[in-house]
Amino acid sequence: MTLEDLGWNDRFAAEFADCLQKGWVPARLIRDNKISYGAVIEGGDELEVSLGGSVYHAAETDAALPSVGDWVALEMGADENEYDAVIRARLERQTCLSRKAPGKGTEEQVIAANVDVVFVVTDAGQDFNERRMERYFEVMQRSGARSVALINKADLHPDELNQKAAAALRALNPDVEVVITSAVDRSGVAAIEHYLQAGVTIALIGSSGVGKSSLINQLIGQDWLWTGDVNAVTGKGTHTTTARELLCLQRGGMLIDNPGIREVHMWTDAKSLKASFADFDAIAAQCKFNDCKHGADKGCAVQAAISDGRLSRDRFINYLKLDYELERLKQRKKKHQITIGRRNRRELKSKSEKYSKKKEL
Ligand SMILES: Nc1nc2c(ncn2[C@@H]2O[C@H](COP(=O)(O)OP(=O)(O)OP(=O)(O)O)[C@@H](O)[C@H]2O)c(=O)[nH]1
Ligand SMILES: [Zn+2]
Repeated sequence: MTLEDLGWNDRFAAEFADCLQKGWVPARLIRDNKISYGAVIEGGDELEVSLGGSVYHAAETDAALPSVGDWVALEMGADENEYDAVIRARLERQTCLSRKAPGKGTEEQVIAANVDVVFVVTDAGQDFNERRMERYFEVMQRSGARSVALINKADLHPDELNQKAAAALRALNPDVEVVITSAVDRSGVAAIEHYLQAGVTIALIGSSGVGKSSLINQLIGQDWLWTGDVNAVTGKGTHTTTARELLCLQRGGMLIDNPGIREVHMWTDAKSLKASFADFDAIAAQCKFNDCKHGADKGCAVQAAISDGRLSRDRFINYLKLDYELERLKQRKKKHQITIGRRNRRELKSKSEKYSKKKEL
């Protein structure tokens, strides 16, 4: 595996010139263990590396600390006791998928660095919501990555409806490419693979249940290509507790799939869920009591609006479901953590199997 296979390019190389003089080695971060990082170097070996003090202290915000997807400069053998190498510098991010932390306007939370193409998955049916897609587009375009929208589950809807949804998204944002896909008949996989060339890093975001996992499973198949098994050689890093977040795919290209990416929809959805009831909030603000339950309460503006037809009863019922929907989003988060944990155990198992095979030889 060459550096180019991992996403290295001329711009990174130019920036790395000084580091090269110091004898440092370029590496891409593939997992964040909190106290250490997993990094891949030329050839595909994985190392467990620690963060150099000067990089840590130079970081003015959390967002400036190395993240999964970042390119870093490693000083090899600097830490004899525990890790193979120490991160001495982080190269400038060419793209950065991030969210603003809730509440604080300026604090940035980095989800993944150096993603080349971000796919947002939706469908022409239940999930389709232009306001929600606007929020996704905002996140994607802020990242600097190429933005592609996938209208998935095409097999479930008439072609007309799929085309109509595609046209609506193109009208919403002409910079976003739109592709109609299906994870079931695999037309979706071909569309994604078109973008997934060697050295290209992708990520999939989108609401719960739109088919992200199905598309990813089609891409990675049963098991993905392990970039290296240094653990079998050095025995180091076997206490790794988090899953690999950057996967190198057998067919070339890489996929970043981590809890942050799995959560993008939760804040996007929560925001758009709330926003879609802005008119309701305006009416409820007229209620006589602040804690009005909008039932039999006296002076309820909502009930008044329902009875004179300004507000539909369906919409009212949907509003009452809002809290439930937001709670459901939270539950999803738990489910994803379990999924990541399961993938991690599978990875460890595969590694130990490889290790024992080597021992036998
Ligand atoms: N008919 C049809 N069903 C699909 C397609 N893609 C996914 N599904 C189904 O939709 C359901 C949800 O798919 P997932 O891949 O789990 O969706 P997800 O986006 O990963 O959902 P979360 O894990 O909750 O974020 C599953 O039952 C899939 O089998 C598709 O293209 N066509
Ligand atoms: Zn009320």
